[in-house]
Amino acid sequence: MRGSSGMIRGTVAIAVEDLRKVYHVREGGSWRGRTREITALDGISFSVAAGEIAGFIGPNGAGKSTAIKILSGILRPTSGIVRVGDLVPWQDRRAHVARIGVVFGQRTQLWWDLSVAEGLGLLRDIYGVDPERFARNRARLTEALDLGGIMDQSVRQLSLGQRMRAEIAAALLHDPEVLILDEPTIGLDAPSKLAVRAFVRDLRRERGTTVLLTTHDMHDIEALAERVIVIGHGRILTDSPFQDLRATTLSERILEADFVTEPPVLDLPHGATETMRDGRSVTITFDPRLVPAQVLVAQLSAVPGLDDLRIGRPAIEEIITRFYADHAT
Ligand SMILES: Nc1ncnc2c1ncn2[C@@H]1O[C@H](COP(=O)(O)OP(=O)(O)OP(=O)(O)O)[C@@H](O)[C@H]1O
Repeated sequence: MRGSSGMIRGTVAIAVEDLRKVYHVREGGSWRGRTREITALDGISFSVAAGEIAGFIGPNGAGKSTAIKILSGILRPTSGIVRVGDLVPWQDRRAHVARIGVVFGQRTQLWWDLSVAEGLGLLRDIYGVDPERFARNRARLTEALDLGGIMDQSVRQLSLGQRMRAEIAAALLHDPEVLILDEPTIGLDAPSKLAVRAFVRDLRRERGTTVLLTTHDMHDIEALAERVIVIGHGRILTDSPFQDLRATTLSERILEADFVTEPPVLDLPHGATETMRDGRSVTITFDPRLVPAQVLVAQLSAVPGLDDLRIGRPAIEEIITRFYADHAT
């Protein structure tokens, strides 16, 4: 299957092999002081297939931004191989930027004092997008991202959610084959997050765009990524389908019990553990293969003062937090 960008689905869009980046920082910031090495990327390898949405996640300081900057052509690695399509980002910069779109949630690629329309016009000139394609894409993106009402507003005046929609349009004006999203939903309210996720899903479906997504919001990952690359301390911790990551705790259930007064000490059966106690609420984690839910419910119902019971699965945030903790060195 071929996306409109021409990249054939199933081929490799992003290939990274044994990528290393070592920063040299002066101790104490002085010019004379000794330098210290910080290994931000310690030999990472992964690939992303054309048309795939891959989540790229990891705790603070893991090396994600460093990798994204190298993939965007902004930063040169210490060693290793990177190809986006058939280009080496930092060597073939001009051709590379014409083929990728990058959205940094924390920075703008538009101009604060220009209107959105003026900013998009400038990017058309910078990318050399031909007028017909520009008009077509601008119209399509204006509709899909609901930009009609803000085209003439200066970027400075936009709300965060409005600005993010404008940023996404700016990154896609030139029909890039690969879209790199770095924290695209950071600081957005719930409806804006949903709108960004829906747009990215449609983009991939309709145009076959390859997406590499960095985020700390696990709902972004859950909504979008079919594959998750987890990085920690500059190394790949896991690279697996999202479902596999989830399956590691699939059998686990959470029971929350609220009491009308402070709950007594609970004598729980094997397979059930009290994981939190907060005032009148107790959280119990259990494996239903060892303790059927109804056994626990029956036991808790017999405890005086029980007010409410809820059973659910662990939230995706919890799964990832535990995964990070298990791999911390
Ligand atoms: N310009 C720089 N000079 C020196 N060290 C740097 C530089 N940029 C990043 N680092 C260091 O490299 C390591 C990886 O940082 P990086 O910003 O890539 O992580 P990250 O995964 O993006 O983190 P976060 O989730 O907090 O954004 C950190 O130890 C960081 O302090």
